Amino acid sequence: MATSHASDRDALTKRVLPEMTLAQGRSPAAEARIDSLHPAARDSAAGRFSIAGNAVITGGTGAIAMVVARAVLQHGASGLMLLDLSVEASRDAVQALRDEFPDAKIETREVDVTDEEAVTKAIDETATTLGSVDMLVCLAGIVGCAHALDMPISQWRRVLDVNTTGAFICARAAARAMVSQGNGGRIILTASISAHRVNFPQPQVAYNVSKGALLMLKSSLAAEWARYGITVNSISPGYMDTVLNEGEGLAAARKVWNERNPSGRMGLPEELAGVVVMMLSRAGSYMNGADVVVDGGGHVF
Ligand SMILES: NC(=O)c1ccc[n+]([C@@H]2O[C@H](COP(=O)([O-])OP(=O)(O)OC[C@H]3O[C@@H](n4cnc5c(N)ncnc54)[C@H](O)[C@@H]3O)[C@@H](O)[C@H]2O)c1
Ligand SMILES: OC[C@@H](O)C(O)[C@H](O)CO
Repeated sequence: MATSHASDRDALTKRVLPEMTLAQGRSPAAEARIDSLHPAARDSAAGRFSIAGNAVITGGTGAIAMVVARAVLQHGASGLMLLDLSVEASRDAVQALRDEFPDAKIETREVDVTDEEAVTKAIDETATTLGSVDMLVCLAGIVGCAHALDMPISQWRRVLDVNTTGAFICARAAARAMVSQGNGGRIILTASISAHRVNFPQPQVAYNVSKGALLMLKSSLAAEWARYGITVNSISPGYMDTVLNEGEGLAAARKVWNERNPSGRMGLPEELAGVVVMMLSRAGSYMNGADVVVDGGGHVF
């Protein structure tokens, strides 16, 4: 019976995913790559958190992204492709990164993550300009506060389009490159504490739904792409002290957030960067389909 179930399962898998077999469930090439890129990882503390290869970061000139970019370079990434709607205002900050990491290739492209054609072009250019696409960190996101009874449907659509569909478009484009390279890869989606509980006091139904959906996107892609040696995880930040939380109506809300948080304060982008580094490094090689909440304990009550 067990054999019959196994062959039924294989037949089903082949029908649904013709290019795969369950026997392939792991990617020896990807495992070999992890070890060859991190030869000292099993024996040294520093090697364990070293990062190898090139990373694409969406929302790449945003507040959290710039801190994450620096951390990824500090831990050894050889190249970065920063994608954002506009990169002009961040020209000096990007140049400062180039000055600090002269051996790294750091590129920027103006791309809307909802534009599949533009995203695919940017991923292709990453492969040609930097040499490979090894990691993707999806940080592009927008927020909007509106009561559900009043919110224009256009706002609902745009928030889900950028935060959820945009992340899928970018993850799929990067994964296609990773699969064709045959070396595996790492993908991180940025959900939020808003994916786990309803924000208070600001009404943000579209944002909450868009981030909640990312948790299932992360799990679904982790399940589908593990066989290619690609891991897909997410981070769920709590309230971070960035411009995203300076919008209309949010200044007053900060007081409430801090009063409800056991740590009594908002977080800093630096306090997220270490988790991203871990997920991209040798230390995170068996972490797949996971979500890490970084919110000072805000979710516990
Ligand atoms: N700041 C927080 O408290 C917090 C908490 C939880 C989750 N997050 C998430 O973290 C991510 C980064 O947030 P942040 O605080 O750095 O905000 P931020 O506004 O500084 O960065 C977001 C970046 O995304 C870019 N972006 C927006 N729409 C885009 C699009 N269509 N295409 C490409 N780029 C686009 C913006 O230009 C911006 O640079 C977001 O996804 C956000 O939802 C933030
Ligand atoms: O956890 C909260 C964040 O996702 C976000 O910064 C907030 O909801 C924006 O108001």
